[in-house]
Amino acid sequence: MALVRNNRFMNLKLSLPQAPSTSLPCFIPIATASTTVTSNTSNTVSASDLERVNVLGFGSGGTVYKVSHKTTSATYALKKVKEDMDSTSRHQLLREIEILRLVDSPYVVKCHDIYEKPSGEVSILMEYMDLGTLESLRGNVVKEEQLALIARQVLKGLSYLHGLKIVHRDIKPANLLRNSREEVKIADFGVSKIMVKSLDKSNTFTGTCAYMSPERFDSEAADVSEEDKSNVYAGDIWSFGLTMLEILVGHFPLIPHGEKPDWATLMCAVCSGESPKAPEECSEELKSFIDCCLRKKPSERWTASQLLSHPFLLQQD
Ligand SMILES: Nc1ncnc2c1ncn2[C@@H]1O[C@H](COP(=O)(O)OP(=O)(O)OP(=O)(O)O)[C@@H](O)[C@H]1O
Repeated sequence: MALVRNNRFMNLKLSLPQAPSTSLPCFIPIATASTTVTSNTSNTVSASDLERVNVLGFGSGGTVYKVSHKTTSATYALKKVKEDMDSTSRHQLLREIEILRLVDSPYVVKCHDIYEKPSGEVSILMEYMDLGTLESLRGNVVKEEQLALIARQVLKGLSYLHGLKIVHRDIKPANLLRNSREEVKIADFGVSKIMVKSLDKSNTFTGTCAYMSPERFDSEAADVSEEDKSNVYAGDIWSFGLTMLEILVGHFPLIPHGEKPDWATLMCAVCSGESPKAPEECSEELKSFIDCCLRKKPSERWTASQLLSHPFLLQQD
C-alpha cells in the first residue's frame, strides 16, 4: 500500500490511495461513559484531570495541545485526532496506536495514555518536549558536537526500533522532538510499519517524499535489486542522513537554497544526481558519517548500530 505524506514546506502534494475502511481496534477498552483510557504503562492519567494550556501545533491528523495535570501540575502534550478522518488517516492512526503501545525507549517520545470517547474522538497523551521539533534549528549555526549529540540519540532510537522490526518511514526534522535537557526523541509513527515477515517489502512509496531514499522513491528502477527492496531499514538511514545534513547546512540539502522544488527536480536529485555531501569545511569524520548514511545503494548504507560506532560519534563522546 502506498501512503504519502506531504512536506509542509515543500508543497509536494500527491494523491492518497484509499485504505480499507476500519474502526478502532478493540484494545481500546470502553471503561466509562465519558472518556475512556488505555495505556502502555501502569500510570494512567485520567482525561478529566487534564487542563489545556495552549496549542503546540497542527499536524495533518489533528491538533497537539500542551496540557497540565490539575493535581500534580505535570505537563504533557495531548494530540487530539481529527474526528472526521478519512479511511486512510484512520488506518494511519491504528498503526500509530499499535506501535506506541509497543515501544518504550528513552529515545522515542513516550505515550502515556490513549483516550477514546464514545463519540469516537481519540486523543493521545504524550511526553511533553518543550523545545518542539528539530525544524526550529533551521537557520541556526549548529556545531559538530551539537550535531553528534543529536545524531547519537536519533540513532539509538532507530537502532531500538529496527531491533523491534519497526521501520519508521518518515524520519525528518518535523518528526524529531527535543527538550531543554538536550534530549532528542523520535515521534510520529503514523506511516510506520512493523515488519512481520523477513521478506515483507515495505520499501514502497511511503512517508514525506522529500526525505525518501532512492529505492523508496523509485522502487521500479532497473538497478534496484530484490535484496535492496527488502532492506527496508536502510530507507530510515537515508532520511536520517538527509535530516542531519539539513540541520548542519540550515536548509533542505537536495535543492539549491531558496528554490521551490517540483516533483521532477526532486526525483532527479534523489534518484539520478550524486548523493549530497557535507560541506568541504567539515571534519573528515563528519564528511564520512554523512557519506555512510547517504549511499545510493541501500546495501552499502551503514545500519543504525554501525553508525553508532562511527568515528564521528566516537570522537564527540
Ligand atoms: N510530544 C510533543 N511535545 C511538544 N510538542 C509536540 C509534541 N508532539 C507534537 N508537538 C508539536 O505539535 C506539532 C504537530 O504535531 P503532529 O505530530 O500532529 O504533526 P506533524 O508530525 O508536525 O505533522 P504530520 O502529522 O502532518 O506529519 C509538531 O510540529 C510539534 O510542534
